[in-house]
Amino acid sequence: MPNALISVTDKSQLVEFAQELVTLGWVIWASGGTSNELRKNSITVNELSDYTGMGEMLGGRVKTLHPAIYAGILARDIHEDEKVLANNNWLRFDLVVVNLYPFEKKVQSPNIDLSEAIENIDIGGVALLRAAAKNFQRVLVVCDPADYSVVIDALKSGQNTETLRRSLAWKAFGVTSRYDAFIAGFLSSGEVYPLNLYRCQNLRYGENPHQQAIFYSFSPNEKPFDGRVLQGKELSYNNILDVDAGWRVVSSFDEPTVAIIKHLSPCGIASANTVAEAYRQALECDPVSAFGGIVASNRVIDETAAIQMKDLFIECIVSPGFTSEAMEILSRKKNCRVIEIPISTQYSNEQWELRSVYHGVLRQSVDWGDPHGTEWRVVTSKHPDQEQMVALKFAWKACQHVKSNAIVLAKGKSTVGIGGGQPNRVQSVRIAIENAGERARGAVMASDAFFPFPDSIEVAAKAGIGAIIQPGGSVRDNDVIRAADNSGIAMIFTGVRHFKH
Ligand SMILES: NC(=O)c1ncn([C@@H]2O[C@H](COP(=O)(O)O)[C@@H](O)[C@H]2O)c1NC=O
Repeated sequence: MPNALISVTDKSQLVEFAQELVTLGWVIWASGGTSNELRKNSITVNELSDYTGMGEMLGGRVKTLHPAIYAGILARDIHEDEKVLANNNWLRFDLVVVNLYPFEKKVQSPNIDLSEAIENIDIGGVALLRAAAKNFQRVLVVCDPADYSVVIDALKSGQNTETLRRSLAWKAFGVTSRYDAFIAGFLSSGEVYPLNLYRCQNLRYGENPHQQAIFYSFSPNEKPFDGRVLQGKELSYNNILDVDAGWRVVSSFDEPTVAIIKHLSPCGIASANTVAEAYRQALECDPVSAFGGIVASNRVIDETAAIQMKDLFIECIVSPGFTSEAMEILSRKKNCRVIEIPISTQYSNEQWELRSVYHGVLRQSVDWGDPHGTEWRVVTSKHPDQEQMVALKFAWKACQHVKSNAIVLAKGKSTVGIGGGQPNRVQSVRIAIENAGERARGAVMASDAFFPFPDSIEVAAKAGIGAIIQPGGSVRDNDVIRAADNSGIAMIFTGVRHFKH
């Protein structure tokens, strides 16, 4: 009968998995806590310490580190190895199931002391995983409860498990290498940064056809964005960048919001009671640039919204869901990729993002908006009225998603003019105003960083801008405030900058 060795800290799904193994005729051998859990649930299990004749010692630092175990895992299907097992009366293990002490999670809790952190460094489990993964030509190694069902299905089917054994082996090596890199990072206080990347999709090419490209994700077997392409060709390199940008915009708004993105720049953002209305307003901001863009929504796209989208050439539509009526309409847009991406509630300023530069990688926490406790200050003699306040709040958030120097003009909860990516701020103001046309009159204006000179305010005043929101902090703030006062413009300083390079 085949032997399975199980030693797990995360005991979720353990009992069901072990029960299936027993039903399939496997004999189970487990370390102390794992045995107890199985026995408590009436699963027949043998203690590894009874097998080795050595009890666990040093407070669990030595549990499974024994030649009788390692020989049983590492023995090959060759006569010499079988003889060693037979001469010593040692078992042969065909399945090794291990998950490790949760070092990463433990050291994230505040005030963890060094000795507690050290006790959470798994030694035996890592060795078991590496041994079993090394001998993947014979042994199945399972390091993640998410793989239990795949293993059971494979065993039930009686098919050759060669491909599965190999993929479980590289997954196990991925886990142990990340685990060790994380320990190195912790002990070195950040000198080492653990990073495991898993190929999620080969891309046809990069930004341009002569460039090669691959999309990697942070966990194995992940689909792009953890989502589903419901229709259309695979995502391209540029689509992935734009989808990411669109998704970040709509994820930062609570109300139903639509963003239209082109070449990483929003060309329209709007919030409304319905997706259809938000889309209509977002498109109205700059219908020329929207051609060939991507549309992101933070709510399910229904029939009414889909009908509105049917005439525009759109590369991708992204949303947490689509009604079947909407899919029916969008299916006629043959070249449009339709992607479902679950909405996440976990966005926080503590998340990290990485960006590659020549010879290195930059790491920073994500800018998900003003830090908690940010206080805005009206700095002009005129105060924004209620209507302007709504538009200023919206414009300020929208502006954070536009490349610096970023200027957003808004009316209500809709952008009417966007100017971004310019090396001087007054040029972004001019572009936003030109883009808005007559709609600039009575609109509000947001700027991602301070105005270094009063020129932008003078240009805005001429266009009829009624209120401005910006971080403040320039040496010429007084000149800027005076320019606003002279033109009867209300101005808010947020004290927070949102550069986006
Ligand atoms: N020291 C050892 O020999 C050893 N062997 C296995 N472990 C770990 O002990 C845990 C399971 O222990 P238990 O079955 O007692 O709950 C697993 O996370 C496993 O990775 C060990 N613990 C740490 O190194």
